Amino acid sequence: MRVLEDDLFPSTPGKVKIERAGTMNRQLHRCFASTSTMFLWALFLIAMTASYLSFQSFVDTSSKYFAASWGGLHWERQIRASAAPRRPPGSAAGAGMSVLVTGAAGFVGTHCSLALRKRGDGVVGIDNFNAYYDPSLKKARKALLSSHGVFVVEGDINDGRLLAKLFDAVPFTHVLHLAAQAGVRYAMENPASYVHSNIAGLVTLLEACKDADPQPAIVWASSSSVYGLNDKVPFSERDRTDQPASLYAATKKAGEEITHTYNHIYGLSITGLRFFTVYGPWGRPDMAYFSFTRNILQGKPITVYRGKDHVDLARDFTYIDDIVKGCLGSLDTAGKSTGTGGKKRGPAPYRIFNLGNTSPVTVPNLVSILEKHLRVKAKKNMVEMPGNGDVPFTHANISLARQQLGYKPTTNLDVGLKKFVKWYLSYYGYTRGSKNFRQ
Ligand SMILES: O=C(O)[C@H]1O[C@H](OP(=O)(O)OP(=O)(O)OC[C@H]2O[C@@H](n3ccc(=O)[nH]c3=O)[C@H](O)[C@@H]2O)[C@H](O)[C@@H](O)[C@H]1O
Repeated sequence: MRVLEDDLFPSTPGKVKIERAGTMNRQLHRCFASTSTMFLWALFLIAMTASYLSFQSFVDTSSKYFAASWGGLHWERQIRASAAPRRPPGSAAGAGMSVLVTGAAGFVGTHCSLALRKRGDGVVGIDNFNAYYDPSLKKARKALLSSHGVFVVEGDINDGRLLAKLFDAVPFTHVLHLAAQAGVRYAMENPASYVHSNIAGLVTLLEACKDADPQPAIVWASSSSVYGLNDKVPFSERDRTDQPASLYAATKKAGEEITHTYNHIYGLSITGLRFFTVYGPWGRPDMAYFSFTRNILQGKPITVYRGKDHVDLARDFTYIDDIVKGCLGSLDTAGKSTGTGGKKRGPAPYRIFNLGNTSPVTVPNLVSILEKHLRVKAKKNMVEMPGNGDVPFTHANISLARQQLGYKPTTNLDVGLKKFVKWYLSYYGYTRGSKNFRQ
């Protein structure tokens, strides 16, 4: 720029008038020449950037394609083999189902997949193995499933292409949708994960189900948390559910509304199950009974929340085997979806059931039972319940599930926690008297 200015306004005043016109012409010519050079350079740079970007997107797409853990003939063979029912011909229970279980490497997903497989149904699992809690526990559950012939695809329910591929490979009769972002209090830390899994993921799954031919019947996990601030006990399916206390609860409530629209528009058969604080072997480490056990064994303090005026919090803790019976009962009684290729052919069932235990236990009582089975005294910090989405108590009315599913919980908290503690000690390699934990 300095060179150009110096040339246009030369520093020798006497020459200015005489040489001005010629100099101007020359300078303008040079100026245009350099502008067009700059223009060409700019074009060249734009072309380079464009080709770099398209190369990048090619690399991204192809690396995604090549890195995908699904697809291919071998993969499809595994899917079909896992999905094939193996009930003996002429079995009273019929030909058997082909069930796609989402969240199969999760706590409830693993137990349900095993129970389905054991009675001869075909099961394919899908799980994204996210790191909300220790993924090695999820991998261990996957290994357990694999040893029973259940194949689990590593993938996300937000991946519509993967879901379409699964429905192309297998005419699933049922979907047991358990994949979700769980946990009531974590919603304040990571709200987006609840929207991603419980809203966006649910819609992607429903889209795949509605497009599938045949359309499967869907049984999915809602939550007792939808009762929110409702204080009429026991909670009945007819009670109001429009006062959620946490974002988790709000996304589960939204799921009930979203599934209703898919039932209404596309004729998908829907059953929503409101689980009440499910616990047991292979459970979720983020839940109180599990983290209390870990801390008690490690000699660390536990924080026990208390309600207003020092009232103890209570939960209708429900043992996993009872929940599994409720899930299988729901699959067995689910009416068929009526649509094909995204078109409704007639009304389909829309059901919601409470799956609880009907006998709430206070959190301090839960701790006493754990102390008894662990034979270790807990170091308790009693603190007032923070305003983080918790509700003071839950209590299920299960008449509807009893009537329509034959649901009848049989395991009380004492027996259930005894089984959990036995599993915990063996899974984490703890021998009484020793301080060697794997955790
Ligand atoms: O039924 C459900 O729909 C939900 O059940 C479960 O939620 P919750 O009933 O809240 O279970 P959980 O966290 O074990 O806390 C149990 C009790 O311990 C208290 N609690 C908890 C932690 C702590 O450090 N201290 C404490 O006192 C706490 O205040 C509470 O009173 C599932 O996690 C959830 O995903 C969903 O499925």
